[in-house]
Amino acid sequence: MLILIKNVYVNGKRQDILIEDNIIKKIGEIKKEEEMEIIDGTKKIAIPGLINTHTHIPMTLFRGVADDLPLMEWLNNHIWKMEAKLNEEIVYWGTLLGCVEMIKTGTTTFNDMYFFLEGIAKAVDESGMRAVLAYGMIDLFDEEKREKEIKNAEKYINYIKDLNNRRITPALGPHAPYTCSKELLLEVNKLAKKYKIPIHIHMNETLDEIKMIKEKFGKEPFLYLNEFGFFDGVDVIAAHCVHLSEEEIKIIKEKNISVSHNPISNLKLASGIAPIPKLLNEGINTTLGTDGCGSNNNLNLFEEIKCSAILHKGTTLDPTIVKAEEAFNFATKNGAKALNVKAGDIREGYLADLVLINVNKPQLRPISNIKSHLVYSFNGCVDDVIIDGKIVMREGDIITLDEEEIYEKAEEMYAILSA
Ligand SMILES: O=c1[nH]cnc2c1ncn2[C@@H]1O[C@H](CO)[C@@H](O)[C@H]1O
Ligand SMILES: [Zn+2]
Repeated sequence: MLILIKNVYVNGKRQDILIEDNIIKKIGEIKKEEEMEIIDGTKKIAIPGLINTHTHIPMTLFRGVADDLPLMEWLNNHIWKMEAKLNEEIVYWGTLLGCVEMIKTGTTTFNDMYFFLEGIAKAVDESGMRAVLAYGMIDLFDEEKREKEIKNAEKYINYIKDLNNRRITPALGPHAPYTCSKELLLEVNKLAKKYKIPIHIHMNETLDEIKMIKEKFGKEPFLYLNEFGFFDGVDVIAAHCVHLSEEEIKIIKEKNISVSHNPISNLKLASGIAPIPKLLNEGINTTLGTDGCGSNNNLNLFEEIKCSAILHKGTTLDPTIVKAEEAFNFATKNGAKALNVKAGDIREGYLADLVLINVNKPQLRPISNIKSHLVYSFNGCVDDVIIDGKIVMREGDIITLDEEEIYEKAEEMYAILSA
């Protein structure tokens, strides 16, 4: 299968892009050939598909149900109660709804932590998206639960591996240090090494949880986990990292941990603002996540790009902090590095995960500075999406999914959850 995107604005100039199978084969001037599917790029710009490094995709169904609450109240009194009603079918439709939203806003890969992974994987497979899926482990310091969670996690790793789908890979998802015991976290480290897969965990989201950990274990979360070797020999994506001591930042740097910055979720839950300028100073790999729709309330990564670019200017009173290109890299190159996928850039030999945007939109005119427009002005409404070399959306129409059916089913599933 060959796709030729003709005369598109990419990497600063008008060129053609040839896709063979799931790889960007060539960029430059390329002659049309009969067997090629041609996409006219004349009115379009091509960008790498965006990478969302922290979400809980089926939570699309919780959009708007528990707004304006702090994290612990939000989780304990609302979200966890509704989550008790979940099943594979609900999760499947919730995931499809999330896939529609992500595709339409230019995200091609996401890093997820949730439950009922059969339902999530089935939806991701059908959507054509790329995803790293982790089962969210929570033992609440109970031995019996711990054993169950470890079994579940390993079962799901094997389940995902056995799907043999190059777009869907497993990860380990211990929820957080305040919900997972040391014994569970040590087992997670072992499993990550055994299967050579990353660990995806919530870290230092709120002051409350840090206080809890300090009272219980006498140390800040990163120090506590580091002491028993949790970060050793494994790839870790730490979501949030809102409140960090200097010593904790040192550990993040030393252990090569990737940070998933979720500015909108952190603002909405009033958790705080992550010290991104400090992390960048240390050369820490900073990526972007939306978190789930219960706390965001959408999956539009363009909003996170803009928010991350302006937020830290406001807190530091320095307009040179997080420049447009840097914020865009959070959602592309840096995300790819965190998830170890050869994507996030439009380069020969890279995965063909790319997005086309028609420039006939008011927010993109005049075409004076496209890089700036994409960060500070664009609303995320993209036109064509190619993932793993397959056309998933063409001129705004998702080819892989039945949108109408998904909207109807989302209402049905929400009725079950809210009954
Ligand atoms: O921002 C958050 N902080 C902590 N937990 C969260 C957040 N967003 C979602 N979940 C919860 O994480 C579990 C998935 O493993 C789910 O229970 C989900 O509701
Ligand atoms: Zn989360």
